[in-house]
Amino acid sequence: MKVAIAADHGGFTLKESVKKKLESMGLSYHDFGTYSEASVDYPDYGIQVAEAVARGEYDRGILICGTGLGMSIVANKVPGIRCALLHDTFSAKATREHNDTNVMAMGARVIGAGLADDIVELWLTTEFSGGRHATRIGKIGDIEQRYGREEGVTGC
Ligand SMILES: O=C(CO)[C@H](O)[C@H](O)[C@H](O)COP(=O)(O)O
Repeated sequence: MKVAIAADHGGFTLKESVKKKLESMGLSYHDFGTYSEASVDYPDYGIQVAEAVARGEYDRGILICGTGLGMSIVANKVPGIRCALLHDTFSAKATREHNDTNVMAMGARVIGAGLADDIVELWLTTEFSGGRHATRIGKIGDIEQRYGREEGVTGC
């Protein structure tokens, strides 16, 4: 599994910690930045990961900012992306089983590194359940089409 990861300045330190978790799981990743705690704008980083996942260059994306809110809003603007804002393990498992989310966001000002590691591991290892949930995801795709998916990212 190939993972794309990015953060703004608020998520930089937690991103570095999550990268160690990915390494411990034997997963390869690409870090789209930011690479320090200097102030940046989260849309500039969230969009890179969301578009790379939508193009199929990465299987999953992980986004971190202060709250996770801004990053999740950005990612969910990209056609083909289903991004979950996650701060608990129950939701991390459920959103893979029910929503087949391909991007997750977390807030470094909300949770600590230990919980973030548990969330990341569960989210990356839980399979989509399919069945009735696939029908519902199809309906999300229908909504995207209605709002001009054809103008979205090439290849998704
Ligand atoms: O997008 C956010 C909130 O929805 C993130 O938490 C950002 O990290 C935050 O807005 C950055 O705030 P700062 O005051 O510029 O550090």
